[in-house]
Amino acid sequence: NEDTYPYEVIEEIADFITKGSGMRPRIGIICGSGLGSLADMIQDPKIFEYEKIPNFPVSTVEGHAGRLVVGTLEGATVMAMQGRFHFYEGYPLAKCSMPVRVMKLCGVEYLFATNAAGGINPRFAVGDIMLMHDHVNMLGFAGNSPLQGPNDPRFGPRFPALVNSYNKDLINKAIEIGKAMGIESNIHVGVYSCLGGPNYETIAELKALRMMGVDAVGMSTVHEVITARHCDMKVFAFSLITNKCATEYSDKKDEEANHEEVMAVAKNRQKACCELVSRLIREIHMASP
Ligand SMILES: Nc1nc2ncn(CCNC(CO)CO)c2c(=O)[nH]1
Repeated sequence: NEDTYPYEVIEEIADFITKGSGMRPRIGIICGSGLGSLADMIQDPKIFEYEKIPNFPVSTVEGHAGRLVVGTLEGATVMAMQGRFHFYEGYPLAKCSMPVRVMKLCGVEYLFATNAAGGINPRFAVGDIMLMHDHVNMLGFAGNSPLQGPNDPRFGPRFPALVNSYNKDLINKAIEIGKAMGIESNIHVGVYSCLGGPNYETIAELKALRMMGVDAVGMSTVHEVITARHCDMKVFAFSLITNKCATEYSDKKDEEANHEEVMAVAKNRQKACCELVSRLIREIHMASP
């Protein structure tokens, strides 16, 4: 059915992008809510609106543009998704993460996944950046995986291992960059968990997530990372903390998450996020041009 993406369809889309851009991107970027400016940094961009890419899904969320941008950033050839697909839009996880496979067949070796997330760890402040070093795949606990169904070995193994999914070297480089930027007190390393959404969490759910050692919660990224690791990409991912999640019952309204606040925080922290990403891309490119 139209929600599955066999290898040949992915290959066709990748060929469409490669021919249309004339470039072989090495780094893929997925822009989180309000972080579309990461793609605006790309020089000499070739832009592909999702609607114009054959067999590509379309994004329906405010704050997620809906286009692929291919070009150069700090000397490296990159491919960014301005707008991603979410489970809560009614898309199966394989559909949400199929762009990662398109990136792979376009030549991408590194996936930079970014998202806006709620901070559960009480040490996190709004506007902080949490570098992901692991995740809890809540959707997987209920049997949802982007890899469900027949496995095509041309992408990866039937039963992929996911330990060390988040590249330690890139995390350490990002921490050093944070120090050089003078924002080390706003940079954390932690565990992210993805819920289905579109509703935000209840207090009981936030308490449960905290008990599991989850530091930040969102509605994306995990399935994209699983898909990236399945096809052996190196993964770097971070959450911009756009609100502090309540983990105690109280009638304080200000702890309720809302999308406008998510977008507002992302807007005023996009500069730091862009700086972090471009410096890390420069390091990767300089290390092996
Ligand atoms: N408590 C909480 N705070 C958050 N801030 C951003 N997101 C990520 C979800 N973003 C959605 C709606 O804002 C758009 O994809 C979340 C979340 O899922 N939970």
